[in-house]
Amino acid sequence: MGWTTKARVPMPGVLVQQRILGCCWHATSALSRGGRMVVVDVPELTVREVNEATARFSGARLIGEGEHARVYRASLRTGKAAAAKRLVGYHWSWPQRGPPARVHRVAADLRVLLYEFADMGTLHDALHLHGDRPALSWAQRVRVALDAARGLAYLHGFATAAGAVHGEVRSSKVLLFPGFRAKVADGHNMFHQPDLELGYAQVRHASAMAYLSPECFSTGRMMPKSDVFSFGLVLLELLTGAKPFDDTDREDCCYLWSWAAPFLAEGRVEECIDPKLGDQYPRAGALELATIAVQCLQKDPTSRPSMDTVARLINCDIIMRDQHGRRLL
Ligand SMILES: Nc1ncnc2c1ncn2[C@@H]1O[C@H](COP(=O)(O)OP(=O)(O)OP(=O)(O)O)[C@@H](O)[C@H]1O
Repeated sequence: MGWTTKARVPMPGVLVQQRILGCCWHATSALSRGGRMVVVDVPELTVREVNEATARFSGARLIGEGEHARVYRASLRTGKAAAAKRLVGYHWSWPQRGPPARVHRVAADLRVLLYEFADMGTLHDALHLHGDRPALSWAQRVRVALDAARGLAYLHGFATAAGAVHGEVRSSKVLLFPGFRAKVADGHNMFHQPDLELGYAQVRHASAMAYLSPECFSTGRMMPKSDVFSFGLVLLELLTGAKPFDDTDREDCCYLWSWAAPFLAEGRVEECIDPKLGDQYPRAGALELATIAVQCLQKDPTSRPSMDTVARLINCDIIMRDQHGRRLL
């Protein structure tokens, strides 16, 4: 069984699911209403082929696990790798209206999203799982920040047509590809319907809660500016190398924003920069990026810039130059 669906031609910065097997996903068609999206047919893939590509979702193919899904490496017949995200025990908490509500009405055992395979994993792992991989350089951090900002700006660009909001912006949703190109994946709340309470109820673990904006806590509502707040935390993560919420020392749970705010307010960026960068970063560029993060993290959503503005602010000459004045990207 496979649904004939369409996929957007991937634009740098956004990763969208190509197909759900076993349930019908309406995001693609709804998002295409904006008229700014190119829609293409993707090759039909049957459940049998997906089973074959993942060795029947064998443990050996498991590459990651989230709250709602297990992710497997799939080898397609074309020779390409894909990430097959199998939804497990997932209860769609969409309200019974609007396009996503249709998902409720389709019963199926196998619900799989196929994604382009992110060869270099997630930004979260690149920043926080050390192992023997080298720390991200300043240039790589800037590349990732710009791509992710552009991806979200692109998504928000549909706000007037279909009302797109990601709703789960965090470093584990930023996937990395060769050359440290980044794409923002997932986005369970692709439809922004201003009066609906979305997202907050879906986010249960503390590390994900740390990315939520104040208005999400107070109203449970998601809006594009809530994504901007979450993105501000991703920027802080890139700058400091620290997690938005770290309870390693449970006595003294640390919220990154509360810790970094006093330094950033006084322009003391060097006191909170990721020590793994050593002195291999431009102070002026880091300060500029920190200033953008602070703007994103404003308590009042109306004081935050739009994602489009954030992307343009990042792409400025100060940030695009290294400590020797050489162009980074
Ligand atoms: N397209 C992909 N390519 C390669 N690896 C992926 C891809 N998508 C997800 N993964 C891996 O699978 C893991 C789990 O992904 P998932 O999106 O389910 O989790 P999460 O963001 O950690 O959790 P949750 O959304 O449940 O809070 C990721 O941390 C990543 O390591």
